[in-house]
Amino acid sequence: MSLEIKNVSKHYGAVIAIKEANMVVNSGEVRAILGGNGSGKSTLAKVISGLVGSNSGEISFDGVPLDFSSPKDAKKHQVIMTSQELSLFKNLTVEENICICNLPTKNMMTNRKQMKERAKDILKRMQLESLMGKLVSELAPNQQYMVELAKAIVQEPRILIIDEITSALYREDVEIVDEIVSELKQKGCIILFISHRMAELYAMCDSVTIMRNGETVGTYPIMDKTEDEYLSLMIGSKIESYHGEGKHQEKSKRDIFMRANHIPIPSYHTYEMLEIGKGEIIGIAGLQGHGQTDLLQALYGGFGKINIELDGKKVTVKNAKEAVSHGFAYISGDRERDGTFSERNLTENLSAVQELVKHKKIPNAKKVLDELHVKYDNQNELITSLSGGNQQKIVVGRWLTASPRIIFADDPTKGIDVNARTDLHKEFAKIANNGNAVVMISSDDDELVSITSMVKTSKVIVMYEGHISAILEGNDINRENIFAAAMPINAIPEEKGAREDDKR
Ligand SMILES: Nc1ncnc2c1ncn2[C@@H]1O[C@H](COP(=O)(O)OP(=O)(O)OP(=O)(O)O)[C@@H](O)[C@H]1O
Repeated sequence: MSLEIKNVSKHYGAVIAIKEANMVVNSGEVRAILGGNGSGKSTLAKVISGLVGSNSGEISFDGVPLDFSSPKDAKKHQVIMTSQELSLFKNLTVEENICICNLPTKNMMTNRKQMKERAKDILKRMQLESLMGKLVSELAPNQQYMVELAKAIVQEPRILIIDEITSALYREDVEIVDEIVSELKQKGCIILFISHRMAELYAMCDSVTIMRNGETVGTYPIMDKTEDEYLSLMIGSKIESYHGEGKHQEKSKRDIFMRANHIPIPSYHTYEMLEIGKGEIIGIAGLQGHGQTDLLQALYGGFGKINIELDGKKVTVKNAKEAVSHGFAYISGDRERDGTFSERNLTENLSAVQELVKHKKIPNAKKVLDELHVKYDNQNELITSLSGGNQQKIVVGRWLTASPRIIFADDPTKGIDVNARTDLHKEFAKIANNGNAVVMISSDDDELVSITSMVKTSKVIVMYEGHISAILEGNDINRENIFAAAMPINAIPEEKGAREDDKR
């Protein structure tokens, strides 16, 4: 059995999203699709799963042409896609959502007992039984993505497309995805896996197809090339990725920029203290939902007034508006809910902070978009017409234009390709090196190791159960130490998954 894609093209008006894409994927094969932001990966996934029609080309499965006129049609053939665009009904329970595509019935009514059993079975396989009975609206974003995946698995896919959901997941969720992918692979399922995280691709995939500007430029056994070789193929010219391990400056004395002694972490009813130095980058690590997001939000006035010391002066930050007036920036970890204005165009999205604070537009939005390497057609298009990674660049970019003094960023490079991610790290380092500071959560420990090595003063704090369990500096900043502090020996977290009130 194999999936064959022959010369498939798709354009949106003048924008060529995919151009004569070709690939063959065999039964039981996990194929990575790797490419820069806007290179056509999601569009290809949508064409295969019947969400959008192609303009030309052929797709066949096991020699039979697949010509879906709708996702329903694709589902009949067990071609299922899970993506960042959630298809869940927030007011229904987890089990209702999981089974909604194929509700078991008895006497023309939903057989709730059977539905619950079916959902429980898959949730157990995914170590998520604690979600039974909850409404999707009660779940943290990472948990919603796991439910989206459960909904796909329960349909017993023959072709499963996983489009970047792992960027919204935490390390332990990704381990579960890895196990599920292995199980499906054993059963002969074809899996197309889209992610910007190279470590995941090497761990889970057999082969990789590289996309560049809508074209499929090559397919390789995944272990055949290094990360830098793949990066060069994606970009079309030789390039080297940056890794920070062993490159950190020794611990040094820092001038205190901001100090907060009583930071509330509501999810755990705890309090923490933090000192931020001038020119410092602070990485925040830890397993999911251990208070990282609370810490950032609290410093930004998200939980009511907070007393801090800023530049030696006592200051009370009462709310986000005041935080902005002190030069603080907050990049939310939930782009869809708190990041983009979906009904607004690129310029408006980019100007949002400047407009709210200084009541003016960005003078040269085109220049900013180009500096951020946003792939777009025109500035007046809706932000939702951009690929996910390009939307994220705008969400981050709007704060960069506001000359922030301290950036509080919650997983800011989520969905951004490897190359653009390094550019953004350099931008953050430049802001810190100008005497400002960056405090940044990342679900990717490698990212924290890299970015903290780019400035003279940095540290990684690791959170566990609402407390800072370790502060790493200098060359103590490495993956092993972060991992050890995130999961102290003999300590077992109360519940897997984010706390209800730690809305990540
Ligand atoms: N609905 C749409 N309307 C107009 N243009 C679109 C639409 N969807 C995608 N595009 C364009 O098609 C191109 C490919 O987008 P696609 O989402 O497939 O990229 P991607 O490789 O998945 O990117 P990312 O890594 O950022 O998710 C982009 O230039 C994008 O702006």
